[in-house]
Amino acid sequence: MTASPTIRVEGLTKAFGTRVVFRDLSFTVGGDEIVSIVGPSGCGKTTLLRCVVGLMAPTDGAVYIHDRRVTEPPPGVAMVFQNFGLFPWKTVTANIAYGLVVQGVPARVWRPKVEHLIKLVGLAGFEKAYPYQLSGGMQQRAGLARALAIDPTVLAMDEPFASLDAQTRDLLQLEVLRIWDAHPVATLFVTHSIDEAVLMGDRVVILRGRPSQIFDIVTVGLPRPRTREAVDTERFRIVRDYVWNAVMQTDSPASPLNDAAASVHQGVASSARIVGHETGQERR
Ligand SMILES: Nc1ncnc2c1ncn2[C@@H]1O[C@H](COP(=O)(O)OP(=O)(O)OP(=O)(O)O)[C@@H](O)[C@H]1O
Repeated sequence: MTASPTIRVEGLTKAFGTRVVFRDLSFTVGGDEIVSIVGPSGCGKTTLLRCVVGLMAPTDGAVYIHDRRVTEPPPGVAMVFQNFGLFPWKTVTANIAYGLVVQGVPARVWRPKVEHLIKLVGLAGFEKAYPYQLSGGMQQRAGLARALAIDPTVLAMDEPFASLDAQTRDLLQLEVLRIWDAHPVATLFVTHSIDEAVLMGDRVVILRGRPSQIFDIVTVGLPRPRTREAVDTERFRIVRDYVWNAVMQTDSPASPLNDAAASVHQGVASSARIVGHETGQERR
């Protein structure tokens, strides 16, 4: 029997006043899946994420996490933001421990856990530093460790690498993949970068139009654990080019992209067969 998906988004619509940002979005995220969300600037990616984690109420439709309708942030949901979201007056240790402390977890329990996470994200030696004493990449490592501290079953990442330089971004993508591959959790990953969406994701949800709707959901079909080598594969290029064209074009769904879509969707089946993994089937 297939377990039900951790996140179910059903017919989600959000309007601000008379302006409908997105309409009738439906998709799922499995417990061992990263689903990337891409779309043009202003299409509602952040708004969608906020609705999913219960920080904002949708206008219509519903989100279910572990089969419970989301009306407020549920336990076990952690967010990682573009601007790191750290408390400037707290040390690295105190920032990472924050979620556990507010849950009433005693120091003897949280301390070894936080020490472990600090090592895991590569911040050993910076336990007592304040955010202003850290580089952007180090602040995001702390933000990530803080999210992981609560043992989340859902991770919502909103442009987590957007304010980092290219090199740090590359490095952190791989670090997050390494950590995630060791402990997969249902992850929604919003990004402007199509390469990043494909590198990180098991599937990519493409938003398009005004109001935005789901244009397509592409199965990436690259094996896990995912490494930098993934970007040098033919499959990566096919999916990346398809997603790029889908985001950049403003055609209706009945467009020349349909040929490319056939190749992407067909490619999943054949690449899964060739390399003998079942990503396409299992992770849906
Ligand atoms: N609280 C709000 N009140 C009114 N309008 C809002 C609010 N939040 C977002 N919007 C509007 O909703 C639309 C979508 O915004 P959102 O930030 O979700 O898009 P996005 O796809 O994440 O954008 P970007 O890629 O530029 O980060 C924008 O037009 C934005 O101005």
